[in-house]
Amino acid sequence: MKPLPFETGAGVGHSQSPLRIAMISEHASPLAPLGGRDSGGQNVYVAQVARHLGRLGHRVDVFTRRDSPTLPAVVELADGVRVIPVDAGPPAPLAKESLLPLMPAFTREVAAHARRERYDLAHANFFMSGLVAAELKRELGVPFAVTFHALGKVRRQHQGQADGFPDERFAIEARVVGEADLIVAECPQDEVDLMTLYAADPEKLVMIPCGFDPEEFWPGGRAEARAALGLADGDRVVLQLGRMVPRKGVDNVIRALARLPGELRARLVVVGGESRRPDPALTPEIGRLMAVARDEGVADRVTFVGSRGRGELRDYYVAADVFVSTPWYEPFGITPLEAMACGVPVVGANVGGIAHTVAHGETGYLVPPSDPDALADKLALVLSQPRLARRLAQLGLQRVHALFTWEKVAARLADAFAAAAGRRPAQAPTAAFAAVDRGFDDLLAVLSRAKTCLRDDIVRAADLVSGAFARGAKVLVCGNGGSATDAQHFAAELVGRFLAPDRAALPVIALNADTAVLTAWANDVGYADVFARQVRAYGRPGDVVFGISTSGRSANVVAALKTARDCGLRTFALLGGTGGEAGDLADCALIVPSPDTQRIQEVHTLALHLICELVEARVAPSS
Ligand SMILES: O=C(CO)[C@@H](O)[C@H](O)[C@H](O)[C@H](O)COP(=O)(O)O
Ligand SMILES: [Zn+2]
Repeated sequence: MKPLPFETGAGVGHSQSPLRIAMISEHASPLAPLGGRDSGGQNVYVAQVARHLGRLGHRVDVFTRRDSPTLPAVVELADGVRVIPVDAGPPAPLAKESLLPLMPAFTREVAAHARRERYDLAHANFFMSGLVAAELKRELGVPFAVTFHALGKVRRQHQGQADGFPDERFAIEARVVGEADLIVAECPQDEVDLMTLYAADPEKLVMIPCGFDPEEFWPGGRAEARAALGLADGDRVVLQLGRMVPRKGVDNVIRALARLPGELRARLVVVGGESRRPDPALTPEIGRLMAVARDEGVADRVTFVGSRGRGELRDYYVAADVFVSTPWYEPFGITPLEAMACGVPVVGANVGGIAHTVAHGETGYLVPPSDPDALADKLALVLSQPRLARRLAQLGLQRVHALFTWEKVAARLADAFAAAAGRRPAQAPTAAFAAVDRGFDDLLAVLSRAKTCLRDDIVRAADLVSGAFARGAKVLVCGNGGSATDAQHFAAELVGRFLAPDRAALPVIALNADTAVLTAWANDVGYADVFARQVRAYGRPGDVVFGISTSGRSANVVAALKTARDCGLRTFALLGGTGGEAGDLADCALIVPSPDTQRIQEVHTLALHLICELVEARVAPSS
């Protein structure tokens, strides 16, 4: 059967033929729960890159050490993506520092698969997997790419004697750097370290960052999240989330908390550890941090949460006023991206990947690691200025969507892998096709997020509007540019006909449609009050003022909502991004989870149509 056009959307498409990829990640399994000593960003990276390569039409087998006897021989992770647990050592959790002697057994099993599957390329994650891939290349000629995630020489500089890896690691890394066909650096610092400490060939280096998943992390729902987590609405909440090991510098965050001025008392929420309930016996770092909190006199304001599943993390992010991460060093650091994706400003250490992902003074602040005074200064700045915090959050959201989605990361990796595997893109897509595809893909992603988070709000908005009509009241709607046409569109649907052929005319007035009033007031007085003036003229108690703005920051829309409030009218706003000032003013705010004006407008049209449909059904129930 001929596929319908929309069935061909995802896939390798015109740019590449599918690759068969052996992804090797000896200790970091995409199936592991996160937050434990050895499970963090690398697990997320492997899972997301594998899934997104699968979505692009490539076939991926992820090889990871079997750490439980109950795992089946093969686990289907997604379409075209399998996890294959490898028998090497006891089928139980082991510290990653003890895995090197198990690599010959690991290599034998991967090689047996590789003989059958004829992979085009291996993608090694971490130095021990690099060793496995280098052996595969020697034995079977499979080219390989490597993402180190962390470098032994950098770790040794920072951790000294606490570094439990053998010195052998340095020689293995050097061999892997020399024999790899492609070396993926995760941030500019990683690239420099690879060149200066390991003499990596710049021709083989490519800088591709880590990412976040917009279907997993988006802003909004702070009040609900706080209620679910038992955090008070008015509390100042600082969030720390990640693996619980000394190098993450959580003690520094506790010390900074103690240095905040009295009027900015805040609660520090610490998510992470080996168990769901924080247990110093299982996570010694928690015990150490509890003692630091006691010594600093802030034990009552530090909440240790324990580890949480991926699906639970968004609540913690959106509930926070500020996210903080001040490790001693950080090969990449995915959590700051996730925080920004949830519309939360970040204060991070000026090291490694964080120095690249957080734009200082724009999406948050960078501070030296292990400097609680510097951290307290910036936390105080963000906590004391809500407007500044909102602006940082908005720019952070834009930045992560522009640069750091897993979809974009995987597409760049796939191109680099194809080249390393000796494949050139079959036919480079023209810029025009690429732009069209991107538009559709972006909108589909926003729609899928919006479906979950706007459902309730759309029904609430329809209640508000139909309630007004039932009382004999009307709706005054306004917006600028594209949102002005949306306002008129909405009025036309309800004044005129929508789905029901025969129903009463419904009173909706688009305030941006009266050119004479607009131009006179803008010309004589100012543009900021063109809608507020009309709200005063037409608004009667019981009416609804409905503002449409993709940013939530248009002064005239904000003024209309304020005036409505002052006059005792109800308010409703259709917004995007972080919701801006309009989001705080409206009785009911519908915020499209995207920072992109055009995608927000496209979802606004759908929301308006759905509201019309629900309102009309109430006005003229079908018989
Ligand atoms: O349609 C578009 C952009 O797609 C523009 O006309 C856009 O609506 C205008 O720039 C508006 O002035 C933006 O205002 P707002 O959505 O931030 O309230
Ligand atoms: Zn537009």
